[in-house]
Amino acid sequence: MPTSTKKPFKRFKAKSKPSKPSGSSSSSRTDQSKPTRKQVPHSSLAWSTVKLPTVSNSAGGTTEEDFFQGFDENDAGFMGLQEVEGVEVVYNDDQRGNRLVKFNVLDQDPLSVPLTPQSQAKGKGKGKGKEEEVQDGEAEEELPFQDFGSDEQEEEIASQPVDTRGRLEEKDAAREEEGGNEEEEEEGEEEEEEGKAEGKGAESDAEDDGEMDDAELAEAFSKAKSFMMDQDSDSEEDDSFDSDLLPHWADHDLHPALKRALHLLKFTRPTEIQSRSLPLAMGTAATDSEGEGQPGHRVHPKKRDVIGISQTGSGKTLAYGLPILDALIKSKPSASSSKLGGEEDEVEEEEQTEDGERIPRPLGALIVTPTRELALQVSSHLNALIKASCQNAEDGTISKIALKKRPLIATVCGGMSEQKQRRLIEQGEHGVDIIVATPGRLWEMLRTDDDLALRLKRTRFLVLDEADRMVEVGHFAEMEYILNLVSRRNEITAPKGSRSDEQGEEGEEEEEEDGDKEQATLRLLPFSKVKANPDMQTFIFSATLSKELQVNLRKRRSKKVFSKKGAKASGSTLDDLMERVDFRDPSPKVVDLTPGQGLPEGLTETKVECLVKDKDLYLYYFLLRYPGRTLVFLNSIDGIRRITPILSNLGLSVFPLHSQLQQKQRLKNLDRFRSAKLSNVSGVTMGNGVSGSGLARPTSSVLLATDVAARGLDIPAVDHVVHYQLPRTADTYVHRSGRTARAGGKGVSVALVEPKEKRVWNDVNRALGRNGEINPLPVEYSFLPDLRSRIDLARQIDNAEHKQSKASHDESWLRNLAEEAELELTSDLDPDNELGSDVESKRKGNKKNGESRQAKLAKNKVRNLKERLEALLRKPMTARGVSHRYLTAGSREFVDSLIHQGQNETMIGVKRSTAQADLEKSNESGKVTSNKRVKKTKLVSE
Ligand SMILES: Nc1ncnc2c1ncn2[C@@H]1O[C@H](COP(=O)(O)OP(=O)(O)OP(=O)(O)O)[C@@H](O)[C@H]1O
Repeated sequence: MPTSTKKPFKRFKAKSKPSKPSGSSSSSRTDQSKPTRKQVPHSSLAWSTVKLPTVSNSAGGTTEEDFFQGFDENDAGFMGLQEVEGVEVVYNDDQRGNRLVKFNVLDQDPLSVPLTPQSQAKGKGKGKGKEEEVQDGEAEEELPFQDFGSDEQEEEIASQPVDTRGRLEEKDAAREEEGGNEEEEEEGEEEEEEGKAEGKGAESDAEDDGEMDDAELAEAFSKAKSFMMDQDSDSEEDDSFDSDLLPHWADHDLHPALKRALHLLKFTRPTEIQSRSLPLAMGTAATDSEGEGQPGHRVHPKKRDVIGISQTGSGKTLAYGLPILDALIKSKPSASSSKLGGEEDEVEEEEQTEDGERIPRPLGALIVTPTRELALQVSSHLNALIKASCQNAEDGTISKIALKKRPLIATVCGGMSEQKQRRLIEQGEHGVDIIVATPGRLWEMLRTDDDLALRLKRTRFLVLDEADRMVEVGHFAEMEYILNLVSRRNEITAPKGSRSDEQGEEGEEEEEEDGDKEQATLRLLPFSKVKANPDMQTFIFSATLSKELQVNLRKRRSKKVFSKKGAKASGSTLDDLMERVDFRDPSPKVVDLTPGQGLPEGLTETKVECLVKDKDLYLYYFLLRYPGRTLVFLNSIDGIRRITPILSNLGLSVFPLHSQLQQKQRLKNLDRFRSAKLSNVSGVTMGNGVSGSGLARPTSSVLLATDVAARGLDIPAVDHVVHYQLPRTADTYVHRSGRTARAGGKGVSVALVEPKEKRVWNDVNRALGRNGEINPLPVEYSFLPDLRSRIDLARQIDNAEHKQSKASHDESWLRNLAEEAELELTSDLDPDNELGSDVESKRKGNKKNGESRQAKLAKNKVRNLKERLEALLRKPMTARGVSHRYLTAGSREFVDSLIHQGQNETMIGVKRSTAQADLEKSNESGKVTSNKRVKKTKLVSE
């Protein structure tokens, strides 16, 4: 847990050591043999993104290599690693056992150090060096940190030797790759990369040691000039776009660069939620003057707060994202552009309190999402737009200069290195412009970062994406704190609850709370002097906000005093949370496009009523019958753990996703599911749903997930959603089902309903305002006995494997004990004794390589079971009435469809079709009323 912050505006522990100015351009080496190094802050180093391959060779492969091969470079920010060269990384532990990380660079020749331009300027301009010791997410003694100088850009660039400036360009290029953003990695990975940097340091130092001679200086000047000229012409080009190319967006006064991006991304027309929200959010709604003159104290009375409710997959991210990006791009170039852009007059003056205390620049936008994956996805979505806004339509190149003028986005969420996230939010001269965060990690960082808290307090935009889910996942306390921070009522208190997922024992919690109180008192000082932004716009979006809540929001009940007493800790409702939002708009605009339910139009729903013990069977049937990308929702992690190995033994590509997986693994699995290249081509199959030797690609990809994946995740081309267990609320049913049929596409949702879920099912239907029951899935029952045998074997294999690994674990434990006691095993645990096969091994006392009889038996059992299952999987399954020995004896239609590859790949006797098409047909025919009475509707031989 981080220690308390003792002074405002400062974050890093620092030690004083005499050192040279870090930016001097003419330092020379005094002792060639013994180069000395000095510490620098991590944020002053020029971290660059590690490039990932673009071409996918993985075909849904499962090795680490496959995963990275299959990585889409556009998503590099998703898990992008960072590296820096020429830096020595030193780890130490302090007295309290905290880990300290120091970044040391060569003292003699600062120009060999890959520092950021700002930090070079800082050292050069001020003539003072600073050494900092970065503690893993902790603060001890603190010093002001962001005091970079404002030297002339030309001078700054020219002052660097040619190769150093080259590195600057490399860094630009790296940023270009990332679309202006960098994402998070696991701490372990970061350390690994840092370790790499240490290894490379010596090499790099040796290369870069030379002084700058006159010729190099001249070249650097000339390059700097041409660099700036490029930049100028580039910015002019920035403002041009032929609006005729995008007629459907003509009503929306978006920055030309954004229109260019929309055009490039082929978003030819706004979705309905976008076309309805944009004029309100941007203040261009011609007839809307509702907010004007009211006591909202807004600078822009027409720019409304918006509560947007529309179906899943209807483009809500851009409904709030476009007004934000538009305002930030139009208001000024990104802070990070100021120096290299050569537009000194555009650099914002730093604000100060009356007492001369520095006030950090306000944040552009804070976007809060309930889950980590959603936060990463929103960042990625907005970054894609930003990147496209800098793309040349003709040659596809990205303009570095334009990119520097775009808002910078950072993601702040749990499960990833907090230290790196801190570094990311400090990007640019004044920090990033947009933060996309989950409440838990954001709250954690705010506790120790006053700069961040003050930036956030004056944010220009606040977005709550999937606000209703925040309450469900127990983020109330953190959300309450964040909302209080941006509220104009200055009653800042420390957050009451600690993070729901990191709660310790009761005693520990109390101790923490005391620490919080102390911290809150210290922090009141700067807060009281800085006013929250009276002009902040609030956007709240979801597919499911109750009607009552909307009414309440519209009416804006009399404002409650926001105090500790008033706040309920857990179990508080969304209504409670919303009351804590200090809307600047006296009457926020509600755009509700979900009169009935919030389910997408292209969604076809169906159900299978079955016994709980048959759910695996029907799931397997569905996966084989309808290959494609299927997202299966379960209510418990145990359920996922049970089913994953069974489906995997059956040869399906299956990936789990739940909160107990490491974040890195969650992202990996999501990415594998997302990027699996599926085959629709018929060929030689193993009869198991996965391609055989004749096919390069699997036909199905399955993600088994808890509701961590229910909201917001935009996974392209999900064909089916299966509710293996019904969710507890109708809202979650809507969100889960909405992972398919996105952006106007089609998809199928299947609910497996067991008898005891019947009541929940009826409740869901009622809540969704359905009159009648939805139609059941047509099932070809003659396949079920074969499928059942396969599943039984797959289960047995899983059990046998468990026993096998337990036996070998027990055995190695016993063996280790025996070895420690210097005893010789002569029982059946001694493999040599029992099998008499490896006398040599026994002579050498090398028992580690041997296996006990039990272990061998267990292994044999697994092998036998696997062979049996493989034989079953190879055997084609045929529908009733079809003989696979005498295939040609069937009807002509069947033979024709076989020849023309119109058959299902694994089920002989049924045509290859989609669930959507089959359901539409059965719905039309109206004959099918219950899956118990469904006959072989797809049997071609009949
Ligand atoms: N104007 C547009 N034209 C075409 N596609 C669009 C447009 N706007 C957004 N999209 C695409 O639609 C998909 C769904 O968008 P988004 O994730 O914002 O939906 P959502 O309404 O937030 O869904 P959910 O409620 O599930 O979070 C995305 O892939 C996005 O790129």
